[in-house]
Amino acid sequence: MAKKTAKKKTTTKAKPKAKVKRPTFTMTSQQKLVLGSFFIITGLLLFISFLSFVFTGKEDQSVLTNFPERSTEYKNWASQLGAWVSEFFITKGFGLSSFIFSGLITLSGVYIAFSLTKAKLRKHWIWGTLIMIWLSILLGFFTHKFDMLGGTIGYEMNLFFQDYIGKIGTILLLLFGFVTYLAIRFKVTGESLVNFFKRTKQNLKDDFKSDETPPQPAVNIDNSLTEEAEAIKSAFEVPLKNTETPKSKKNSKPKETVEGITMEVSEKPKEETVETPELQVEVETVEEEKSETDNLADKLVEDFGLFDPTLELNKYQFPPLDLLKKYPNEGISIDQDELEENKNKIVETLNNYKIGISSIKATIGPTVTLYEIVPDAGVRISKIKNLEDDIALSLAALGIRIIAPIPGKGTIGIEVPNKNSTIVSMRSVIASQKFQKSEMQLPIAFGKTISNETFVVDLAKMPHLLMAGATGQGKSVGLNAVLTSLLYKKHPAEVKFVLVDPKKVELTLFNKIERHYLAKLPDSEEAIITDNTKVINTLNSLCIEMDNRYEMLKNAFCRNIAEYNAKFKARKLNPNDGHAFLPYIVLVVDEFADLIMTAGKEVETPIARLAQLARAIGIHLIIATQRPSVNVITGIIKANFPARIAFRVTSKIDSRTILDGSGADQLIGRGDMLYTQGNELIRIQCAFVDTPEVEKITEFIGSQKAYPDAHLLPEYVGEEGGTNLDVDISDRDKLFREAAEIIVTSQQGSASLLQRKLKLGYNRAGRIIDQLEAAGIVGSFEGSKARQVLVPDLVALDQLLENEQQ
Ligand SMILES: Nc1ncnc2c1ncn2[C@@H]1O[C@H](COP(=O)(O)OP(=O)(O)OP(=O)(O)O)[C@@H](O)[C@H]1O
Repeated sequence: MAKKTAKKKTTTKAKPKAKVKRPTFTMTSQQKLVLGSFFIITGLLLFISFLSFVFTGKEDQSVLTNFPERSTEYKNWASQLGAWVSEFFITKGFGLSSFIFSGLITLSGVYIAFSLTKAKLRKHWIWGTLIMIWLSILLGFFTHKFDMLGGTIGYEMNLFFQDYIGKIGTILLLLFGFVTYLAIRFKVTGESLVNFFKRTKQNLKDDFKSDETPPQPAVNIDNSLTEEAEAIKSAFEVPLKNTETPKSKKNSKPKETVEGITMEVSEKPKEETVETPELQVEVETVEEEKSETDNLADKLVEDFGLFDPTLELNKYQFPPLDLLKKYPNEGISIDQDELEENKNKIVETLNNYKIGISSIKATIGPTVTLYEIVPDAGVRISKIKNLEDDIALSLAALGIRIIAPIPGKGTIGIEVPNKNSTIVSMRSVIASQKFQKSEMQLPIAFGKTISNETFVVDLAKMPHLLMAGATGQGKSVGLNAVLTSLLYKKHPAEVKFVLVDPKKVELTLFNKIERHYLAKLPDSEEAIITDNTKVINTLNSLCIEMDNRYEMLKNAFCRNIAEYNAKFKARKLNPNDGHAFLPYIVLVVDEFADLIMTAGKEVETPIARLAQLARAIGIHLIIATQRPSVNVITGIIKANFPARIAFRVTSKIDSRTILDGSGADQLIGRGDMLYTQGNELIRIQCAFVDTPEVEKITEFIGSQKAYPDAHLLPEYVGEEGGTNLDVDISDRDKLFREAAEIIVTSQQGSASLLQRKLKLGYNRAGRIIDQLEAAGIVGSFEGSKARQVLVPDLVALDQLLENEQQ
C-alpha cells in the first residue's frame, strides 16, 4: 500500500514537469539579419581598434589611466571606445591573440545573418578560444619585452606554468597542445606525418635531379595509401600544393611511387591503368544497310533538298508583335504598405488559431501575392489545412487560396489578391524568350505564374485540354490566347484549326483565316461550325481522319506524327502511295455543355474516341465549358483530358469536377486561372488579348496569299445515308467505279485497301465494299480473310458495268 502511494506520488510529481514547455525563441529572417549585422559591425570595430592599438596603444596609455572624459583626445582609430576595449583585451587580456576574438564575433554575425548551421559556429568558438589561450601563453614568453604580445593573462599563465614545470616544461606542454590540436582537428596520424616528411624529402631530392631520366611506367597505388595521402592532403593543404611536380617527374621514380609517396599519381591512377590493352573495348560501328527507297530518298534530298511543307505559301509572313497592344503599367509594382498590412493580417489570424510563424516570404505575381509561411516547429500542417476556410474568412478577402503544404517544400502558401492587379498582355508573353525560343511542337503562352514567369506549355504534350469557368471569367480570352500563340509560332502548313462555336460570336473573327488555318468538311460553306448536327459530322470526320492517319503511320513504320513528318520531309515516303505531310489539327469546342445537352452520346462517343487515340497522330482537342457539371464533363471525358484549366467557378462542387479539388471557387476572375496537368495546381494570370487585337492579327494573315480552299477533312456520310444504297445503281458511291478498278487490278477485296488508296474512312470504304458485293464484283464476307474478287481483269469489269446499264 505504502509503496503504491509512493509510486503514485512520484508519477503525479513527474507529470507537471513533463508538461512544462520551455519557451522557444525563434527569430524571423529579418531579426536574424539585424542581429547578424550588429555582430559583424562589432567584430569589425574590435578589429579596427585592435589594429590601431598596435600602433597607437603606447600613446593612449597615459590618457587611459585617467578617468574617461569627453574632451580627452585619443589616437586610436575608434577613439575612446577603441582605446578602452583594446586596453582591456590586449594589454589586460590575451595580447595579440585577441584578434581571434574579433574574428569570432564577425563570424558569428555572418552565421546569424545567413542562418547557417549553429553546430559549426560552436566548433569555431571552441577551437578559436583554445587557440587564443594557447597563443597568448606562447607569446607570454616574450611579453616582458613587448607587453602587448601575450597580454596580462598570457604572461601570468606562462609564469604560472614556468613556476611549476620550468621553461622547457612549458614549451613541451605547448607543443603537446599543438600536436593534440592537429590530431583532433585535422585527423593527423603518426603515419601520415612520416609520409609527409618522406614526401617532402623526396620532392627536394627530385628538384636537384636532372630531367634526363627516361620516363618509367606508372605504378598503381593501393587504396589505403591513397586514403592516407588524402588525410595528409587535408591537413597540409598548402605544402602539398606547393610541392606538386610535373607529370614527367612523377612517372620517373617508380620505386618511390610504390611506397605510396607520390600523391599526384593518386589523382588519376585509374586513367593510366585503363591504358592496358585488355581493358579497351573497341566498338565497331556497323553501318546500317540502306534499302532501295533510302537510296532513292537520299538522291532526291540531294537533288531537291528536304521537302518543305511551307513551299506553297513560302512568302507567308508571321504577324508582327506590333499588332498586339502594349499596356502602360504592366511591370509589377511593389506596394510595401500592402505587403506589410497583409503580412500582419496573416500573422495575427494564425496567432488567433495558436499557430506561430517562424518566417514568412512574399512572392509578388501580376494579380496575386503568395505568402509562403514556415510555421513554428511542432505545428502540424494538418491543423492549418483543417482551418483553411476559417483562415480565409478571417483574412476577409476574395480570392484567397491556401496551399498547405506547398508540394515539395513543406511550407504553407497563402495567396492573397493584390489591390492593384496588373494586366498581363499577350504581347509580353509572346515576346518572351521562353516562347520565342521554345522548341515545342505546339507552344502555348498562357500567361504568367505567381512568380511572374511566362508560362508556356506544349499542347502536343497535354495532349488535350479541358477549360471551364463561369461566365465572364475569361474563358473566351483564354481560347483566344491559345489560338494567338499558335498563330504566332506555326506556319499555315503546320497547323489547322477546327472551330466549333455554338454561340456564333466568339470565334467568328477567325473566318478571315479560313483558307490559311482552318479545316472543314468538304461540302460545308462556313469553316466555323455553329450548327450542332454539323458538329457530329465533323467529329466523325475527324475520327476518319484519325483512322486514315494511323493507317499512313503504320505503312510508314512510324510511331507518331513527328516521326512521320520527318520521314516525309526526308523524302522517304512516296506521295503516290498515299503519303502526305500531316499538319497538326486542333479542334476547339466552345460551349461544350450546349453540345452535350443537345447531342449527348452522339458527341461524347467520337470525342472520347479522339481523346483516347488522337495524340500520336497530331489531333488535339480543346474543350471549353461554362457549366462544369458531371453530366457535361463525364467520367470518360475527364479520364482522357489530364490537362485542365479552371477559371473562376461559382461552387466548390464545380471546382471539384474540373480539378478534382477545390481552388477554382476561390479565384478572383478576370483571367485568374488554375492549370493542372495531372499533378500540382499552378496559378496563372491568363494573358489578355482583346477582340480588336485578334481582329488585327486575322486581318493581317487573311490579307496574304492563301491556299485555294480551307483544309478539307474526309467526307463523312451520316448514318441516315441508308444501307439500301448498295442495291440501287444510281445511288452508288461517287467513287464506286474507281474503287472497283482498284479492287480488280490488285485482286484484293479488302476495305482497308480502299481506305488507303482513296483516302476514305472505314465506314465509307465498308459501304463501297458492300456495293461491290451487290454488283457481283467481290464475294461475300469471309471472316478475317479478304473477300474473293470475282472479276478477273479491267476488261471484264467494263463489260459487267456496261451490262448493268442496259
Ligand atoms: N486575362 C485577362 N486579363 C484581364 N481581364 C480579363 C482577362 N480575361 C478576361 N478579362 C475580362 O473579363 C471579361 C470577360 O472575359 P471573357 O469574355 O473571356 O469571359 P468568358 O468566360 O468567355 O465569358 P462567357 O462565357 O460569358 O463568354 C473580359 O471582357 C475582360 O474585361
